[in-house]
Amino acid sequence: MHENEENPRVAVLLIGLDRNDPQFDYQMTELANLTEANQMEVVSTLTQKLDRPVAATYFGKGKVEELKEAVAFHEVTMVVANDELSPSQIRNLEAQTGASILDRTALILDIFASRAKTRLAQLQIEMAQLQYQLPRLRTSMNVRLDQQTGGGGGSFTSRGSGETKLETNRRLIEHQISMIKKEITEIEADDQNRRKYRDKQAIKSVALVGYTNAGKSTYMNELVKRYGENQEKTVFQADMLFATLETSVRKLNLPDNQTFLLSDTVGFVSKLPHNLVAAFRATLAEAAQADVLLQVVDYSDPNYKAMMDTTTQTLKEIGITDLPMITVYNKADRMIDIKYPERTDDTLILSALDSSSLDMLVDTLHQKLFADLKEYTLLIPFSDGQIVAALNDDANVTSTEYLEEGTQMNVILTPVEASRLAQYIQE
Ligand SMILES: Nc1nc2c(ncn2[C@@H]2O[C@H](COP(=O)(O)OP(=O)(O)OP(=O)(O)O)[C@@H](O)[C@H]2O)c(=O)[nH]1
Ligand SMILES: [Mg+2]
Repeated sequence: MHENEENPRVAVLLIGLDRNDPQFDYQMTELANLTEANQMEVVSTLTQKLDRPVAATYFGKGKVEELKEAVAFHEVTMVVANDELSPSQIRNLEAQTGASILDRTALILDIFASRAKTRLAQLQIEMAQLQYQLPRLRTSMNVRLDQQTGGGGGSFTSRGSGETKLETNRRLIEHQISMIKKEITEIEADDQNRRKYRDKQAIKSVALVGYTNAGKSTYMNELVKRYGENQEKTVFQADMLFATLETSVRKLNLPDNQTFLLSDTVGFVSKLPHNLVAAFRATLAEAAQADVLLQVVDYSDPNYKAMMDTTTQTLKEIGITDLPMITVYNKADRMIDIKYPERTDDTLILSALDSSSLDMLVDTLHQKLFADLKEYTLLIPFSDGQIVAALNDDANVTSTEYLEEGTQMNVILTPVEASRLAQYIQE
């Protein structure tokens, strides 16, 4: 990306606390990448080894002094911290250094805000931003808010009027949050109806998950181009962090007429802000409902292991733990001495740019979703009549018998379906 004359990159200083976390270096690299993704340029980095942040100022006293000097020396107006800071830490650091302080959470929120394209994504991010601002009204964030809401500038005539303004701003934000929540609920209800309809059709679904920039959308597009119901319906893919913020679902028809849905969604990053995860929970629900997760990993990145941990961690946070997973070690074409495509069970080494890699991926998905069909005998208690109805609608039922304990059915199921119905299966 080229620098825009009218929109020069803001020079920033990075700060971080090294708490003896083995992932610290990786997190600082990640922070630098995030900063650059937000049109900023890192001019220097300051770190301190400490067990925990100093409550008032994040860094210790001497380090804050050093930071102040660095701010003056590099003539920067903004400092970016690797952690989420408390409102008072931001206030104190701003007062002592003269720079505005942006913490990791606010940085990620800014990037998301600039990338959001759909109404739902915009609302989700706006809500997360407002929730983040609420306790921070006395920091430099306040100035931005005043500009947004047309509130008066800072006057210190009386403490009383300041408190009132704070209270007004707070109520204004709370009101905005509740309006946004309402609109989000309406959009989501609509999405859920669509999902329910799909469930009824019992179409298998696969969700792409993984760290940002791993290649998820690239796989989505390659598969849509090959098998998409509508081959033009590709999604945005780009070499940038958080290219994708909305969930897209596409229906794919394989050559043997088997059909499944593939969903592509927002990528992960370590320490993804909690309120952002919460805001995206519904978007990510698509992944939670999948039969199989397809994790894409940028194998060519030296930090790929940490990125996989981040993915596992984030999935856990949104409540996705037990889904079958296929892992794709991607971008093998960028590596020397790595043979691809390669497969060991559910683990693949591939390149999204290589057509034999795509063949192997499709074979693996096909096996996982549709192979190993088996006939099972299910005994379903009368109290679970809806299961019987659903099986009659969607599944391949070979016989039905009404016993005293419930309905006994012989049904042909995939392993995935069988695991869902495990409680009814007779030995
Ligand atoms: N060399 C190489 N580049 C790849 C491969 N797969 C994807 N890329 C590139 O990696 C970049 C990121 O790809 P995307 O598909 O947008 O990544 P993503 O996982 O969807 O990223 P987010 O939406 O940000 O989470 C793009 O520039 C792709 O062209 C691959 O196998 N080899
Ligand atoms: Mg993407």
